Amino acid sequence: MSCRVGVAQICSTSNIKHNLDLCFDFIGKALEKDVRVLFFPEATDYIAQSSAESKKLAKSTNAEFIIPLQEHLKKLKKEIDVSIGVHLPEINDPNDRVRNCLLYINHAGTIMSTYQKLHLFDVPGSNLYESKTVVPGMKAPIPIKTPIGMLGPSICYDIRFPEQGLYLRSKGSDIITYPSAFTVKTGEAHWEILGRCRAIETQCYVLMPGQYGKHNGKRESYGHSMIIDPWGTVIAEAVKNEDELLVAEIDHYKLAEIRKNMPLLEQARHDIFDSVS
Ligand SMILES: O=C(O)CNC(=O)[C@H](CS)NC(=O)CCC(=O)C(=O)O
Repeated sequence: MSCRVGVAQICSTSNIKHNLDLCFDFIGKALEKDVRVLFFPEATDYIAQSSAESKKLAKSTNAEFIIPLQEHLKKLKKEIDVSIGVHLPEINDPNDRVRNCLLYINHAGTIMSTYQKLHLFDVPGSNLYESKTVVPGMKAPIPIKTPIGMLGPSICYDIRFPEQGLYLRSKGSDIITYPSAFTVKTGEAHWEILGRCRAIETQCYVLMPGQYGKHNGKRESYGHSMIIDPWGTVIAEAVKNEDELLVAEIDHYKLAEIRKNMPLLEQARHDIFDSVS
């Protein structure tokens, strides 16, 4: 059984059809490399110019992006699953906000899990204020069983909250994914360090598919997609600002050895700190 993962670095625009075609290309490329699960960034369906445009586009993602992607996987009849960031409309919201979600779609085109982003990226005093457009999730993430191991879902800004990673590890995750659209400024300062910290403290593989480049006249993302092993080593990395597919093996033997040689979960002082949170 293949335990190979792919991490897609892309640059989504507000053209949903174009973004979908890009996903189909990446799925084809990943199949050539024997990838079992392919990970796409946050907001793969679209990156909008404005809050108003995002609210409008979210109404059509189901029909124009998600269902066609499910159909594509079903028709392919190949052993490849997809983890992908999308927007979904929030039904009956007076402010017409959207949900920022991560879907896990299996090779038969079935949505096996939907995680809704918990921490919203609100930069005080700036035009990056996610909660103007997005409704925060209200449920703890649930790791799911996949052909490559137990997968814990998170999205982008969630990477800054170590408790989410530790929670996912405590619930059995082997792999945590942080699909992202990081800003260039914060990415340069923090992206790699945050990813390596989450990998080291959770002793999980950390998969970081990132949006890169200019999405429109106003938005640009950092890229630098990465795959990090549970020792904290970056084992694959996008070095250029372009479309790229990273590939790596999930080594369950390595995972078990690292956890056996440094049993952090057993040594943690739950007796002291669980009462704090
Ligand atoms: O807007 C969309 O459609 C997709 N969502 C995003 O790009 C989100 C909200 S603006 N970006 C982040 O969370 C960046 C976090 C970040 O850069 C950091 O933590 O430093």
